Amino acid sequence: MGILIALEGLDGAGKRTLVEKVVRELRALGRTVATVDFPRYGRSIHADLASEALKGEHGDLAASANAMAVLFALDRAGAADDLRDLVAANDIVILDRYVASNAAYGAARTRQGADGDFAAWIAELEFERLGLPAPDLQLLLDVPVELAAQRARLRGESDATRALDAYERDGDLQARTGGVYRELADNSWQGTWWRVTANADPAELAGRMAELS
Ligand SMILES: Nc1ncnc2c1ncn2[C@@H]1O[C@H](COP(=O)(O)OP(=O)(O)OP(=O)(O)O)[C@@H](O)[C@H]1O
Ligand SMILES: Cc1cn([C@H]2C[C@H](O)[C@@H](COP(=O)(O)O)O2)c(=O)[nH]c1=O
Repeated sequence: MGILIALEGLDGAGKRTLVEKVVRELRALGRTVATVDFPRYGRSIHADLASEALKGEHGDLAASANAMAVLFALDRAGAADDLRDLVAANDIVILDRYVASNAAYGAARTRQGADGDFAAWIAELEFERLGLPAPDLQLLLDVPVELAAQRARLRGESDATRALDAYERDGDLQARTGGVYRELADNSWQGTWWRVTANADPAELAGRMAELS
């Protein structure tokens, strides 16, 4: 039985890049590793609807923080059995975004903190009602909001498929989301969190993860 690790952070923080490096290091240490990215674009109607809404489609869908959160939650619910199978078959399963993304962005959108109703509603919806497996560890890739925004912008300029969406264009939302993420980590929301900085050493991080498996 393996462990489930969720990597969290702002748009453009460098989560995907860090996951790739850490996975290489973990495999070099002899660990079996699987990864899943949320939202599951192209594989989940809920993820695709959420993405389209953030690009301006589907009327006023994106105006509702709760409606957007339900779409992201239903995307994950569709992967719950796969997640359990992956954890059974691997030493470590790393998720690029998980339930805390919904708590952080939704709380920030509704101008609440990590201890507010929105984050509590997400925990109840996703872990209790939809039965998603709880992560053994959540990592916050805690980079300055300006750096994350710059990386997201440069990526959008060089890759037309990654043009900035409504959340990425909203600098105030990104700043508030960063604040909620730090509160979630400080409050150990739904379990243990580690904070990882922008210049974290992937080999050192992989070594610490391997010790847990
Ligand atoms: N450590 C780094 N140094 C320099 N550039 C980086 C670093 N990490 C990521 N980047 C660059 O920043 C951009 C965003 O990185 P990445 O796609 O990994 O972020 P992300 O957190 O997964 O983003 P999102 O959540 O928006 O999908 C990419 O163009 C990537 O090449
Ligand atoms: C999984 C998930 C994502 N979000 C937010 C975070 C981003 O701003 C967008 C799209 O995600 P991506 O990683 O940039 O592709 O949606 C969210 O609010 N809730 C979630 O559960």
